[in-house]
Amino acid sequence: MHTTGNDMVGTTDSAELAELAELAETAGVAELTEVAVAARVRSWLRRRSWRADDWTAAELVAAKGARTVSVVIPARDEEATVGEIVRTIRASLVQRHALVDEVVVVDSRSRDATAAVAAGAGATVVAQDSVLAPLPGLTGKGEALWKGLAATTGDLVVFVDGDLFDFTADYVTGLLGPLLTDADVDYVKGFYHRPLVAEGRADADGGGRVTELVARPLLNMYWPQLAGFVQPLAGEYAGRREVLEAIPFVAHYGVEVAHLIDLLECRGLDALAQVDLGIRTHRHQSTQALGRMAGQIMLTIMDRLDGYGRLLSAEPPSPLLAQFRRGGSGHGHGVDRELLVTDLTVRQRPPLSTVRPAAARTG
Ligand SMILES: O=c1ccn([C@@H]2O[C@H](COP(=O)(O)OP(=O)(O)O)[C@@H](O)[C@H]2O)c(=O)[nH]1
Ligand SMILES: O=C(O)[C@@H](COP(=O)(O)O)O[C@H]1O[C@H](CO)[C@@H](O)[C@H](O)[C@H]1O
Repeated sequence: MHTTGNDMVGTTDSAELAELAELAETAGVAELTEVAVAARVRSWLRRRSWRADDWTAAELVAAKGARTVSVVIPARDEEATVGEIVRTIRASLVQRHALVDEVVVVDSRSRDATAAVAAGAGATVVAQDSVLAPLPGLTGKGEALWKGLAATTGDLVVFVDGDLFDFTADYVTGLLGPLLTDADVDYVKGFYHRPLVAEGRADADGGGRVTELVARPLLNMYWPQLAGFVQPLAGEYAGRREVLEAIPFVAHYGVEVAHLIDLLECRGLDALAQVDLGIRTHRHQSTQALGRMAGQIMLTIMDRLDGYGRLLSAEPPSPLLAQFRRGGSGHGHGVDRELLVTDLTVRQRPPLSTVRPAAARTG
């Protein structure tokens, strides 16, 4: 039975109920709701958090049975890292353990040798714009993920970014563990320590800048039931195909935050889980690029607030983001900076199941 995201009773354990009962004696409604959410989150953490080493690949092969598994890697200009990721998955989870049935790299309009490197490592490579080609192509990571979902057939789908350093096969076994052993779990997010490595210097927990400055505060404000996710924007996650094909995919960087909100609303908190994958290092983008990512995530969150009837706003937010860059010449606006204006308009793909009936699913 799936509780709705806003069903405060839902699935609760005895500790949570005891805490609520004690508080109900003394607190006002506001405090009760606040503590109920906190108790709900703590209860969820106890029941829906695992570690990657809770399962071995051999155990998961046994649990897998007749089910099939696809790994989708979105990759735009990832020639430096995508090959090692593919080789690691194939060696450990295709050849040594028959856990993964297909590894698909979605070449997301790369300008480098990403496609050749991925194919050379043994991946199936699909060009983002070649999948469901009659549809006009969209730009962004979420588009690559949606096209990867369309181009694969696995009952379970694992998404792994293509820009990871020090990737291990445990990322995949950890994400699959809850899905292969608990029928109530539909979607699993990875979490990890996220160092920020720049100019040879590493800040042990400096990564996940948009997570810490934008996504976490806003999710806590508007969907506090999701507060237990350690890494809500993690790029490594997995889900059941029938669930993934029933939700929209925001075409750009809003895809991860929209998944969490939409799944909370339609499947309930207990259908979601997270797994400790240890540490994650990846190629970092510039602060200005993350500013655009942050804008896309904020617009996505506002779109969901509006869509779920929680934002009464006569004037929708502007999608235009103005940023300032050192350099350029002849600015003509009196400030010694080059003015950059980016249109962050939220575009999204509908649930795949509404575009193509499951029966027509192609490999
Ligand atoms: O239009 C895009 C943008 C990103 N990506 C891929 O999505 C993953 C995460 O994107 P990125 O590294 O840009 O995000 P970050 O990790 O810096 O937040 C990487 O494998 C990118 O190559 C993609 O396939 N298409
Ligand atoms: O978590 C974050 O703040 C951003 C940026 O991370 P860094 O500050 O470069 O470590 O990275 C994530 O966000 C993107 C948007 O959701 C995801 O698509 C990426 O996979 C993820 O790395």
